[in-house]
Order: sequence, then structure tokens, then C-alpha cells
Amino acid sequence: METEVDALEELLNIETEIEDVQDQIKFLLERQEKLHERQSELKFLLEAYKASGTGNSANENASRSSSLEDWSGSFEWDSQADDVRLNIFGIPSYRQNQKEIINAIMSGRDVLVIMAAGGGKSLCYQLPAILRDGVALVISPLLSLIQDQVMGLTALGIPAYMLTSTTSKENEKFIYMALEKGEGELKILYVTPEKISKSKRFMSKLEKCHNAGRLSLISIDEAHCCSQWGHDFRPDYKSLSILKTQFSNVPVVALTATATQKVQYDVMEMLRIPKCVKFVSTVNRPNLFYTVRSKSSIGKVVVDEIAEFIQESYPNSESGIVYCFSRKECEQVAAELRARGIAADYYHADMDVNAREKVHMRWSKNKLQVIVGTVCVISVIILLLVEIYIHITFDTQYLLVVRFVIHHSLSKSMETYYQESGRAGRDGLPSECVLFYRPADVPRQSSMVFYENSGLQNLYDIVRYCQSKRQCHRNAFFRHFAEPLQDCNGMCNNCAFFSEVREVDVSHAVPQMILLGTEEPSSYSSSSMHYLVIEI
Ligand SMILES: Nc1ncnc2c1ncn2[C@@H]1O[C@H](COP(=O)(O)OP(=O)(O)OP(=O)(O)O)[C@@H](O)[C@H]1O
Repeated sequence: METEVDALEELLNIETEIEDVQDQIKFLLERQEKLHERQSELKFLLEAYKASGTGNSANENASRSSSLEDWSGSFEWDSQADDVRLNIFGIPSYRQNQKEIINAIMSGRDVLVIMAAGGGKSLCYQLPAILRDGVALVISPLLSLIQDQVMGLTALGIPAYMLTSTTSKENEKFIYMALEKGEGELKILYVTPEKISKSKRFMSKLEKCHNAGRLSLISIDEAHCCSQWGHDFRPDYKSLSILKTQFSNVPVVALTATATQKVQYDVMEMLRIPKCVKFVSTVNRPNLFYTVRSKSSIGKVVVDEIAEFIQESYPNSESGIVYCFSRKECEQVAAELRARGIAADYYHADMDVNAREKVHMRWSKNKLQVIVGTVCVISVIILLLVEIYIHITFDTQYLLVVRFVIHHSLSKSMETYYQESGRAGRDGLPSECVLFYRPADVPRQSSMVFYENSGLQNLYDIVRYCQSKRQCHRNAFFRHFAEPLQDCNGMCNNCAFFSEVREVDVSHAVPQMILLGTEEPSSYSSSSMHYLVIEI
């Protein structure tokens, strides 16, 4: 006769076997994903071979892409470029890859730039836009980003305009005349991708500009938005493929801070630039200290800890961002930080334009120390506010730099976290990125990303990042972006406080755990779990 002990034993065996099966399924799913990834890379490579007509060109291009030698030499525009860099942009020297990228664009090549947040991507297309004859078209996903860029360029005396829903009739007329007839001074024109996909009038003027030989280059910012495998796919970016088809002799520059191999191939395919020169800079941001802190289940305690961190580490009102999961949470956290004496306000898409403008102004005048935003797409708007030039006199600039980025809730992927946290320390000086993590936040995010391509897988990557007490946080980025590991130099909490992590043998608590796991859900109580944790 089967006893209760036999039944319990069999149940345990079955559960162990189920776990084994689940592990195998997980392994096979991961293998399938990797095979799909390689399949799309190989398909792309074969198309590149076909397009070039020779068996070796794709290889040549690939090696050329990774070689900076070709682009770092002397070119006829060197002295003019140095003059513009120094006297217009006020930048004393190039950062890594900038000169090479500029040379490739000036030589008329299509270019894909993967450069860390704050690495200086804008200069790479803005400088050639000034040097080359005609108008440079820049496609950027967000109005506020465009406004900031145009404001900054205008302040430098560069004729930059935007054609968006907020453009005045007068400016629109000026832009169309400049495109069609070459009248007026227009060097850089910013539009959103919707302009390309939806405005026939604009496309017809652009065609006239191109036919007259006045379209100097096409720059596509946040190019990862082209890829369905990226963390921020935007359907309107798909229509950008028309640009290379229609203006085949105009160099296309695609720029992004984050793109895995798969996303890079996708972007090149989507924008029809298979032979582009690829410049991939390291994702490493050596000046950022990454920390993951465990998050209390009591909301008030979390805000207490955030406030304490800000007041202790940044007593001189250095600027920072706090990211929350929802708009409501943003408003609550901002109010609670204010109640604790921190100049904080929230900023999200539900606010009207005037309210947003007001926050923008207070931020730029340094009257706000902290902006509280959401970790979804809207957060990008916040991100754009984080670095603002204040023109004191015509030739003096202050730069508001974000010194800390705090995540009250986890991001939806490693890419998103890299970008959001990357807003800190864009001047290269030491800055901090702190993520408050608790497992209970995962289901909130998973319900949001469930229907995205690889959404859950992306989420689990960042969950692994948060849960690891031993793995270097910086290395997690290198692994994610398939980059060789570099030294962290103790610039993450796992490396800095490695010796403080204790391994505890909890095997004595296993029988209790099993009993707890086999309890009827109705009899299961959090107090029994709490008791168990204390026991351990
Ligand atoms: N060679 C340089 N030397 C010093 N400062 C530079 C250089 N190039 C760019 N910068 C400055 O670095 C800051 C960041 O540049 P930029 O906005 O182009 O970064 P980005 O790569 O577009 O970042 P993100 O992806 O976050 O938007 C700006 O203040 C810019 O003026």
C-alpha cells in the first residue's frame, strides 16, 4: 500500500523531473533564438555578396568597417574641419572615432555609428553638414530632441531649422523655398520620421532639392528604432528605406547608442545601406558607477532611501533623474521628495505643453535638482532635457550635467537601462546609476512587454543583471552587447563590495521550504515565508 511518505517522495521526484524538463526547454529555446539570430546574419551577408557582385566584397567591407586605418589619415578637408570644430563648435579635439566618421561621410560613404550615450554622435553628422554644400536632412524621433538640437545649433550661429507640427507658417514657407529654390540660408533641417512617411508635399520638395544637387547628407538618429529586434521599434522608421532608394548618391548616416549585432544587421537592411562603413565604439562608460540596491516593499522606505542618497551624495544640488514605472508613481515620488526637502518635479506625456515648458525652464535655470520621469517610451522626453546649454553671454556656455540617475523601478531591457542610466555623467566626470530592484516589480514590466518581439527575454536579461550579487555589472553590458570584457576598476557595487558578499549554506531549511511549497495555497501565508527567511 502506498503510504503518505511514498506519495510525497514520488511527488518530489516528479517535481525534480519537471524542473529538469523546464531547464531543457529553456536551453533549447535559447539555442533556437541564437540560431535565428545567426540565420538572419547569414542571410544578410549573402545578400551583401549578391549586391556587390563578387564573393569577397562583403568580407572586404566587413574588415574595412572594423578598420579605422582607412579613415584616420589626411584628407583635403582636414584644416577646414578643424576650423569648424574649434571655432564654431568650440570643441578642442576629436573623441574616439569622430574624425574617422566625419572623413567617411565627407568621402560620400554610408555610415553606421554605434557610439555610447554622450559619446558625441551629433558632431559626427553636424560637422560634415556644415562642410558639405547644400542642406543636410536629419531624422530624429522626438520633437523635444529636435527642439533642443535646433536651439543649440542656432545659438552657435548655424542655420538649422525643424519642420514639425510646431513650425510656424512663416518658417515652413522659408524651409520650402530653401529646399525648392535654394533661397535663404538653410544648412541642417530636422524632421520626424512621420514627415517622410506621411507628407507627400515634403517629399516632393526634398526631391527637387536633391535634383538640384543640394541634398548634402541624410542623418538618421536613434537608428535602432528601425529594427523590430531593438528595444524601441517605431513603425514610421520602416518608411525611411525610401530615402536610399530615392536619393541613392546621398550619404546616409545611421546613429545609435545601442545595437546588438542582430539590430545592426536589421538597421543596415532596413535603410538599404549594406555596404556602409561601420564604426562601433565601446559601450563602456568608465566614469559611471553602477549600483543595484534591494528595494523595500514599503513605498515610503524606498523614497526615504532615495532622498537620503541624494542628500548625502549630492548636497550641492547636483542634477539627477529618478525613473518610475507609471505617471502616477512619478507624481507621488516627486511630491514625496519635495516633502523631504529636495527640489523635484515630475515630467510626463499627460502634462500639457505649458506645464512641460515650465518644468523645462526651471530645470534649465537649475531651480530643480531632480526630474522624476517614467521608464517607458515617454521617458525619452525627459532624457532630452538632461543636458541643456545655458547661454550666459554670446560665447560663454554652461552645461547642466546629470550626476545621478536613479531607477525607482527596473527598466524593460538592458538596452533601455543602458540608455537611461547613460544620461548621467555625459561630461566624463564620475557619476552614479542606482537601480532599486525587487522581484515584485518584474510582473508589472512583463505585462507591458509581453507582446513585444523578444520582450520577455529582454526583460529577463535585466532581471538577471539585478539579481546577480557576484557578476560585475559593467561586464553584464559587455556580454549583452557582445563586446570583449574590460576592467571595471571597482566601478560597480558588485566589484567594489565583492568581499562583503557572504555565501550562506541554507540546505538545513530545504525541508521547511518543501513543506511550504506543498501547503494548500489557502493555508499559505506570508508570515510563514517570513518565518522561514528569519530561520535561514
Ligand atoms: N570631441 C569632443 N570633445 C568634447 N566634448 C564633446 C566632443 N564631442 C562632443 N562633445 C560633447 O559631448 C556631449 C554629448 O554629445 P552628443 O549630444 O553628441 O552625444 P550623443 O552621442 O548624441 O549622446 P546621446 O546618445 O546620449 O544623445 C555634448 O555636450 C557635446 O558637445
